[in-house]
Amino acid sequence: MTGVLSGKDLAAAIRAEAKRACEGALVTPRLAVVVATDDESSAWYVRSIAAAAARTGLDCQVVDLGAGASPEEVEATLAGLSAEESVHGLMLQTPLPKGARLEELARAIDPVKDVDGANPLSLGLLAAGLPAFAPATAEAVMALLDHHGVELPGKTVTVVGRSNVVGKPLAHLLLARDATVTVAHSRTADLAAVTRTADVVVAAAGRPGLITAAHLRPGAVVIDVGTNATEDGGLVGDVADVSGVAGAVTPVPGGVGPVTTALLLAHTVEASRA
Ligand SMILES: Nc1nc(=O)c2c([nH]1)NC[C@@H]1CN(c3ccc(C(=O)N[C@@H](CCC(=O)O)C(=O)O)cc3)C=[N+]21
Repeated sequence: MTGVLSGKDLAAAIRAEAKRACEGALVTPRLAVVVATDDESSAWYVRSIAAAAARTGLDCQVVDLGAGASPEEVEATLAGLSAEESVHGLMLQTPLPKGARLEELARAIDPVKDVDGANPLSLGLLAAGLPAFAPATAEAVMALLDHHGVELPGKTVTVVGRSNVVGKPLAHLLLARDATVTVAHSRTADLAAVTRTADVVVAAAGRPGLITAAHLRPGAVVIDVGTNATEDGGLVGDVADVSGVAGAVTPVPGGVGPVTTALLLAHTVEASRA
């Protein structure tokens, strides 16, 4: 029997707590989202952040520079918003214009406002076990594991994917919780051999159907971070059908995604109180 690790109730609980905090706040928390792409899934995410912010009681300011924006323009916009007293949280959407790198541009995000953990300083602080915002997606994985009672100390966890926004920060968060962590990636020689040793597999490679039943030890917990758009406008994860072999798996949609959005708001509330 393979269980389903839904993120919906958890996301609702996180938003409810953020809402209570907003109601008691002297200043309304404000999140600024900078967009420099015409990517459809990014646009969907921005709309869903704005809608969730409105329902929760935060201000959301979307600054759309268009897909043609230069890296210099994006950087100057981030620097300006970082200096803006009314802005508590600041994130830069990906994908970015050609030639631009998130880790480079996000250096212009003040670390105290870096609610999606994109500034490399935030990643360094996180790695050192010092207070910093983790990328909302990486933290959503931890929150889902905790919410569903998955034990981590001494467990083997394989993270598939080594991005600066998911794989790397997540490896540090898991290490801080005493898991034994392996990070696999596109150049890993025998992926199935590495994932089969794991009690928990986190799929964060951005490749639909990459993880199959053959990649899993029976009973393994599987967290699917993939949000891959299909041609017919649907959404699929990085995990194929693993029912019958996995102990439990997060659904897509309805798993990591809604928790990610909720945590971004929670981080902004936290930043507004600092
Ligand atoms: N700097 C940055 N950080 C990000 O975290 C980031 C980004 N840029 N650019 C775009 C992608 C995309 N992304 C999603 C988040 C939630 C859902 C989500 O909640 N999806 C719903 C369903 C959506 C549907 O049904 O179409 C779900 O999984 O239940 C999807 C996609 C974050 N991203």
